[in-house]
Amino acid sequence: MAITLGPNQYGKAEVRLVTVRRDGPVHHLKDLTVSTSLRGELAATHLTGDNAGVLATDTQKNTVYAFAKEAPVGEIEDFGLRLARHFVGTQENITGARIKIDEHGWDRIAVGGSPHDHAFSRSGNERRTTAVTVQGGRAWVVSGIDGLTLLKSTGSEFHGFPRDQYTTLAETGDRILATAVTARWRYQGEEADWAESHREVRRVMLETFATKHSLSLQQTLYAMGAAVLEARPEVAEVRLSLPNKHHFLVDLSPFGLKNDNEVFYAADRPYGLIEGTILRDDAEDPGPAWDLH
Ligand SMILES: O=c1[nH]c(=O)c2[nH]c(=O)[nH]c2[nH]1
Repeated sequence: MAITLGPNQYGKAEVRLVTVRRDGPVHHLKDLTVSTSLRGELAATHLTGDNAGVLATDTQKNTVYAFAKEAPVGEIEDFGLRLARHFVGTQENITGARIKIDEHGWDRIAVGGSPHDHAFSRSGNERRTTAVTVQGGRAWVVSGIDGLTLLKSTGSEFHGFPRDQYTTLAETGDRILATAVTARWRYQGEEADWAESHREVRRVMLETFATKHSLSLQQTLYAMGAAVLEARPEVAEVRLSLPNKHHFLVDLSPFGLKNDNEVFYAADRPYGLIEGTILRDDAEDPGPAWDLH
């Protein structure tokens, strides 16, 4: 029996970085969680403990902070590309780098109806994300959204499913449909207007969720992804993970009351989990964009 080292990567996970841009009385915040991950000729450290080719994860963390000072962070995709190219370009044995960044939003506090210069409130649970991979002279960018919670109070049905001896679920022609979107979309090239693209992908997904009459969350998932691919030529592929946040009608009959689709119990678990990929048939090969995520 021979034992060998398989795929491996290492880096600093979840570096918390907050920057304040102070080019006047109006301050601009960026709140990021950055994870670095390097790949390459790393057999020596695993097999013998020789660390000559191991750029310390502490150094990787410091690089994130230094880069945030040396030039404006800008869009998370650009910041990720800069870091990934730096690690691959400066370390002889490092052949691949993946930088994952989550951006946490802050809204300006409204004071007397006007946005304040330097006071903010966290804008909920939604995060903008990116994972940038640089390898073999190329870069792949996968951006996304986490924690975008959506609900529609009608325009959703679920019926026609098989009934066996274990089925109790009632068919419904009018139910609440709610989910928390995890979306990832892969860009075709290495350049795009990242901010505009993110804004538009988000808008298209939200509008489709709102307006598409749903016969299943699966149908809604496909429609959301397909609408993104139709609207955004820079996007090659969309992956969606949609928990079905069930809202069950409460039985009010013990109290002599009729429930006309108005009173619900929002269950938190278990939940259905509907996941899928929506692709262009002419999209280029994803390379390492999706592997070892
Ligand atoms: O949209 C749905 N898809 C399902 O697969 C499913 N299964 C279930 O119990 N409820 C639902 N709803």
